[in-house]
Amino acid sequence: MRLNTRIYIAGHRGMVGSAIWRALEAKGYSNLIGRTSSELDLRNQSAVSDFFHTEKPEVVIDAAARVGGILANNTYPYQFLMENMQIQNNLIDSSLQADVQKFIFLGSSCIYPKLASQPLKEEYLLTGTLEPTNEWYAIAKITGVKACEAIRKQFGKDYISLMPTNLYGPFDNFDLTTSHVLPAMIRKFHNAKVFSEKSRVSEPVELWGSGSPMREFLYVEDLAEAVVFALDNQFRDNLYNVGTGEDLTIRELAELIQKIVGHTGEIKWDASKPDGTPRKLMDVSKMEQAGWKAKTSLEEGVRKTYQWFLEHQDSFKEVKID
Ligand SMILES: NC(=O)c1ccc[n+]([C@@H]2O[C@H](COP(=O)([O-])OP(=O)(O)OC[C@H]3O[C@@H](n4cnc5c(N)ncnc54)[C@H](OP(=O)(O)O)[C@@H]3O)[C@@H](O)[C@H]2O)c1
Ligand SMILES: C[C@@H]1O[C@H](OP(=O)(O)OP(=O)(O)OC[C@H]2O[C@@H](n3cnc4c(=O)[nH]c(N)nc43)[C@H](O)[C@@H]2O)[C@@H](O)[C@H](O)[C@@H]1O
Repeated sequence: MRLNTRIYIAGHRGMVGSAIWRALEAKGYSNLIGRTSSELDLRNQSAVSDFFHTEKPEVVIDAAARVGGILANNTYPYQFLMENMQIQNNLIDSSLQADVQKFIFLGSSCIYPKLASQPLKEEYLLTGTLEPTNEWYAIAKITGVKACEAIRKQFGKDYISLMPTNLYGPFDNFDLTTSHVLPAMIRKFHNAKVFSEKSRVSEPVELWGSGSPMREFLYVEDLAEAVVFALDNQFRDNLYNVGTGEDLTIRELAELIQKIVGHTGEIKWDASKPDGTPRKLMDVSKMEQAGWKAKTSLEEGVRKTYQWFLEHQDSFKEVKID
């Protein structure tokens, strides 16, 4: 890919989009385009179409979405279904109309059936029913994968879908009601540690569910490298999993983060909150055969993310869904 290719990163201020922006800048890409949601609401079809006519991107990376953890997904099914379909439909169709040659769509491991064999292979898509806490989001993402596949099949363009596992890292959402588990744990253990040190009374941490589900976590800067790799290479197929190929229980994750943060109190489990899918370990062999592999260990990634949290915690805002 030429270093002056006009690359539009939708969602360039989010955790994933900002990591992709930094990775592309570091490689010398000099013609990056970004718009915030207040500058360009991607749910607005005519505004998106006008933007494509004016800016004429040659490549589009779709990292814009309505994103949240298990509780947000379960509480706001309509927004997770409808906003994601609106955003991706406008981006994908405008790209096709504007003759964008390469499009990278980002989905999520929750597109696979809840009880599929593990590890999850790309061909398991649409072979069973989805996990109910996030089926709305998953259905939107599946339509995005299929739209890119249809364009590839019908028009022969290089439109591909990458399915990342659960991600974490700098610029994650640390809001305790809408976030994913890893940033929530960092914030909860840190706050309890600070409170215990001040009050000299051991403060417990309350986590959700049973702690028994298993999850796989990928450091977002590794995902950004995978996206750059996908830009620089032409893939044979339309759908590729992106992960580490390793998982652990939520309880083990809690113990790891508790150790890194330095909290020594009790962990309580709130059984009134959902567990979600029991396991969603990615089979990452297809991406590895293409030539890409994750580099950052979970412990190293959590240490870096905790350091980032310490440096930025004063600027966190509440992330509301309305
Ligand atoms: N986080 C994960 O664990 C995870 C796992 C697998 C896949 N992914 C995928 O990665 C992508 C990015 O996720 P993320 O974690 O980076 O989410 P994020 O931090 O919440 O960022 C989402 C971005 O989308 C933009 N956006 C949302 N609604 C918009 C709208 N109506 N118009 C314009 N822009 C809009 C936001 O723009 P503003 O900031 O300008 O409002 C924001 O930059 C998503 O496709 C997601 O499915 C994430
Ligand atoms: C990557 C995303 O993953 C999401 O699923 P999913 O891994 O269950 O989402 P998470 O919110 O990361 O939760 C993962 C697991 O951690 C448990 N958990 C424990 N304590 C907490 C906590 O304080 N906060 C949170 N958030 N969880 C917690 C939660 O019950 C669940 O079993 C999907 O809903 C999305 O659609 C998307 O696919």
